[in-house]
Amino acid sequence: MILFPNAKINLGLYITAKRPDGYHNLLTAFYPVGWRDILEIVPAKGSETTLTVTGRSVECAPEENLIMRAYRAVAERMPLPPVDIYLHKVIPDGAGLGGGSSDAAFTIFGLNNLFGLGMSTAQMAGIASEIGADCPFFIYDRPMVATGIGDVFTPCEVNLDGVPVLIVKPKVHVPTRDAYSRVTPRTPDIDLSALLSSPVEEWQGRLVNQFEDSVFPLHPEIAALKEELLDMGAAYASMSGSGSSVFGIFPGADSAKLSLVAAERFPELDFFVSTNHV
Ligand SMILES: C[C@@](CO)(OP(=O)(O)O)[C@H](O)COP(=O)(O)OP(=O)(O)OC[C@H]1O[C@@H](n2ccc(N)nc2=O)[C@H](O)[C@@H]1O
Ligand SMILES: Nc1ncnc2c1ncn2[C@@H]1O[C@H](COP(=O)(O)OP(=O)(O)O)[C@@H](O)[C@H]1O
Repeated sequence: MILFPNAKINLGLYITAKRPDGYHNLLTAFYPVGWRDILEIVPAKGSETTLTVTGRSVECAPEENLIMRAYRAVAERMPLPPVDIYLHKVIPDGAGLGGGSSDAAFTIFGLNNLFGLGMSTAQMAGIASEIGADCPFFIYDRPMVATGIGDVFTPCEVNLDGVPVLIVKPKVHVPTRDAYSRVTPRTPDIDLSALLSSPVEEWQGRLVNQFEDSVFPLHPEIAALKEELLDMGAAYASMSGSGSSVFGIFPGADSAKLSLVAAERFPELDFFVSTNHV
C-alpha cells in the first residue's frame, strides 16, 4: 500500500490558555496542503517490523520515528502482523508543517485499510492523539477549526481552491516546545470561521499567528521572509504553526510562474507551491 502523507499550514493561531498538564489550549484553522512524503507499508518479509527512511534525513532513532510509535499504538490494541515500512521524506521538519504527525496518522489509516482492522475515523483519531497534538487532524485531513490542544474539530469553509499558496522553509529550526514556552496566552476577540469565509484579501492584520510575537524577535530572518512574500504580492502571509515555515497566498497568480519566481528569490531554501487543498 502506498500513501502520500501531506503537510498542513495554520491559518491563524491563538494560544488561549496554559493547562495544568503543561500543554496549551489553542484556536487555529488547520489547512491541508499538497507538500507530501511517500509512505509504503507492506507485510514484512521477516518476523520484525522495520522502517527504512530515504530522502531528507529525520533526526531521530528509527524506533522513535512517529511512524513506529503509530505502529506500536495500533499493535497494543489489536493483533497486527509485522510490516516493512518505507518512508521517502520530502516535507521539512521543525517547520510547523506537521510532517511527522502526518506520517503517523497515515500509518494508522494505512494499517487499518491493509489489514481490514475495522477502526472508525474517531477510533483512529483517538490513537493519533497519543502520538502528538497535531496528529488527529491528519486523520480527517480537511480544513478544520481546532480548539482544545488542537484535537477538537469543527469543519470550516475556506475559499482557496485553485489559489496558489507558496510555502518557504528558512534554514532555522524552531522546536515546538520552546515556542510554546515563550508565549503569553490570551483569548482573542475573533470569530475564526467567519473571518476565514471572508475574501483572503481581508485577512492581513486581522488573522494572526501569535507565535510570531515570540519567534520573530529571536529569528528576524523568518520575519524578513514574511515581508518578502508580502512584497512579492501575497494577499496574506504568515508563519505556520510554531515555525519556521512561512507561507504566502497569491490569488490570481499562475502557480508555475510563482514557482519560477520562488526558485530565483530563494535559491537556497526549500519551497513548495500548493494549489489545492487535499
Ligand atoms: C504548534 C502546532 C500548531 O499546529 O504545530 P507545529 O508548529 O508543531 O507544526 C501544534 O500545536 C504542535 O503540535 P505537535 O507538534 O503535535 O505537538 P506535540 O508533539 O504533541 O508536543 C510538543 C510540545 O509542544 C507543547 N505543546 C504542544 C501542543 C499544545 N497544544 N500545547 C503545548 O504546549 C508541549 O510542550 C509539548 O511537549
Ligand atoms: N516521520 C517523521 N517525520 C519527521 N519528523 C519526525 C518523524 N518522526 C519523528 N520525527 C521527529 O519529529 C520532529 C518534527 O516533527 P514535525 O511533525 O515534522 O514537526 P513540525 O510540525 O514542528 O515541523 C523532528 O524533531 C523529528 O526528529
